[in-house]
Amino acid sequence: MTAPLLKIENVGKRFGGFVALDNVNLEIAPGERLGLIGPNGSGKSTLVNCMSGTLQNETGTVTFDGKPMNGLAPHQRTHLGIARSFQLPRPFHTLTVAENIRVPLLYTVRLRRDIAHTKSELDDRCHEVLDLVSLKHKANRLPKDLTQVEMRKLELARAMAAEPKLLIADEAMAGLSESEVKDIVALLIRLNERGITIILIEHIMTAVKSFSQRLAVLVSGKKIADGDPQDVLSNPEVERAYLGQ
Ligand SMILES: Nc1ncnc2c1ncn2[C@@H]1O[C@H](COP(=O)(O)OP(=O)(O)OP(=O)(O)O)[C@@H](O)[C@H]1O
Repeated sequence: MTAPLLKIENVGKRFGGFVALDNVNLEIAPGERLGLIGPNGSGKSTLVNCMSGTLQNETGTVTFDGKPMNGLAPHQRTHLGIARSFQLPRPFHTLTVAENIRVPLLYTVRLRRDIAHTKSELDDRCHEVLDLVSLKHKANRLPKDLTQVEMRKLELARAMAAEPKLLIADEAMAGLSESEVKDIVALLIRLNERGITIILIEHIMTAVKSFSQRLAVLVSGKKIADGDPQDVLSNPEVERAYLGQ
């Protein structure tokens, strides 16, 4: 069996006396598309924060690509291949769309001490990322000139500029129309086809269903189901806890 790209073992996290994550175990294989769902406040963001290093888990271990992540800061994990897009896009508002991608690209290149990248190679890579997310025509515009769906694409492009092995997409579709949701799902599937493993945290069930090859469900900080999406969604415990809310 292929070694997992990400392995979460017995991860626990409390905020004061409140247990946000209770002994969570989760594995994701290289190249997989995992949907992570659960009611509001069930611990999804806390779990991905423990993966990306925004939070440190108090118990258990996070292993990525065979390396222990405990104690590593977010930028160290980004360097090793974990990228994250945020629910609320955080572009540099005074930089153009292309420059917004060039910044994380430069950062990645510098971290990897990849001196082989010339300016024109960086420009090429920037255009490649813009092309991938269909934002080439907006390269020289400011973020304020983007529509909501284009802003989400820019957020994903900025995460992609770090050349990740694992992309964690945290509610990349909230507030979008049905056709825009389809557009973002198609984009995520294209990224996955390029070999990127993706974890999608999402409340929009049509998106979750069309994206996920596997579904994991968190309720009150505990994983209550993990497996084939259809099986998981018809699991009575999941229906009760999640869909019936
Ligand atoms: N920094 C914090 N301090 C205190 N409590 C927190 C903190 N972060 C999260 N929590 C609490 O931990 C629980 C899990 O929150 P989390 O954001 O992980 O849930 P979620 O499943 O991502 O929810 P949503 O779907 O609404 O984004 C919630 O009850 C939340 O209020």
